[in-house]
Amino acid sequence: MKLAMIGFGQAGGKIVDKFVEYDRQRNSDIVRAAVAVNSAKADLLGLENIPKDQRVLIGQSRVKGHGVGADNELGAEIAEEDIDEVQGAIDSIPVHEVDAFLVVSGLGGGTGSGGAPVLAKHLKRIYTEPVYGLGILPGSDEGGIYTLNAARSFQTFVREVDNLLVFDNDAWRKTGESVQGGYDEINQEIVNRFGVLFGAGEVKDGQEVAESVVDSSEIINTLAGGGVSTVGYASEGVEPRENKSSGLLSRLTGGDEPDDNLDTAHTTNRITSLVRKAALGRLTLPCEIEGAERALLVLAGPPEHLNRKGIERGRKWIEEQTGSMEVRGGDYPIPGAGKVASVILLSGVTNVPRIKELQQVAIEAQDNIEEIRQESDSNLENLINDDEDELESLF
Ligand SMILES: Nc1nc2c(ncn2[C@@H]2O[C@H](COP(=O)(O)OP(=O)(O)OP(=O)(O)O)[C@@H](O)[C@H]2O)c(=O)[nH]1
Repeated sequence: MKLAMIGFGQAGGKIVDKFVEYDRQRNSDIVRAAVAVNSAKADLLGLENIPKDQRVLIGQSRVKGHGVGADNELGAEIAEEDIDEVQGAIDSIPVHEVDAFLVVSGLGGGTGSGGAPVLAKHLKRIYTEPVYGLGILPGSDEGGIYTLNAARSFQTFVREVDNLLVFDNDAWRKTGESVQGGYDEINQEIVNRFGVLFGAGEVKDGQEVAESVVDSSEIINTLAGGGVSTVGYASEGVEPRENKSSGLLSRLTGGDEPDDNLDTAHTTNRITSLVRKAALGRLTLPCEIEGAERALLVLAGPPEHLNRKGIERGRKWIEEQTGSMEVRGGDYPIPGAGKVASVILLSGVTNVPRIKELQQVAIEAQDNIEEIRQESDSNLENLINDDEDELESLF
């Protein structure tokens, strides 16, 4: 699937930056265009892979390049005021070559939390391509304002996008380690999971790969209908090998020549076990998989380690577990890969404890809204008055 990715705020920018690197390293073709939008100049300067002319600084007249200090109402205001500047960068994207937009943002801060839903709404008004969000929930130790921002931003973002993919920092924090210290690993996890999912069927022109059965329309159909999505992942190292069952035909028939029987059974069992591990292990947003409206199973790896029987069994098992009648499945052959990975996209999930918790926070926050506003105002003052912090110009 070819995406135009827009990272809003610091987390969004860093994650899109990593996606560009992932795409380059694997010679895949997921990121057709990458844009970073921020109100903090330093965050834009810190990016490594997004082209400089695709980094947009907004709100300069209001916050002087210092960020909005977790004030997401201000984040939303400056996004609206400067939407033309963002559109200027998007204008250079060959939109006819992209399957969808992906707006990536941390929901706990100010710039991305407030701005990402504004941008999603704008994109939906202008383009016919689907607009998806990738929202990052804050760790529960980050403080009241972050949780409240996330609660509010989540509600708006999910309404403005065609589907909101969610990653919960809180569930991924390592014991004894603050989320702050663990972002590199967390971001790599995000990019690996969504990279395999969006990469299914996408290879650069001229690269020789057998036809994949997963294509972008299957991802789009799984995400259609809206709501919240989560992604499961599991992988196992394998030895790539040259053998006669590596052709497309034997993959499609399950490679059932007599002397392949043992191998086939082993491959099938590995696939079904990876499907279970992906669904029952840690999801990007932990939730009950029962009740998910739609799902997509992608098995990625060297073609000789994939077979239709395993994928079909895995798909059926997901049908039973979710109770959904709309479970798609397919393979993503990567010749020479050192592992087989199972990725499950669960779309339209409803039984999500973290979201219920956030909704509760939003309700309770109405009672101490003044206190929270003060926390955010003083954050902002500190940032803007910080005159020592002279930054070199961006371009
Ligand atoms: N996974 C991940 N989460 C991050 C990262 N950086 C920040 N976050 C999360 O995203 C939330 C928002 O932080 P930022 O992206 O820094 O905020 P911002 O949108 O730039 O807004 P302001 O800094 O308030 O102007 C935080 O509360 C964290 O939970 C990152 O690199 N990876």
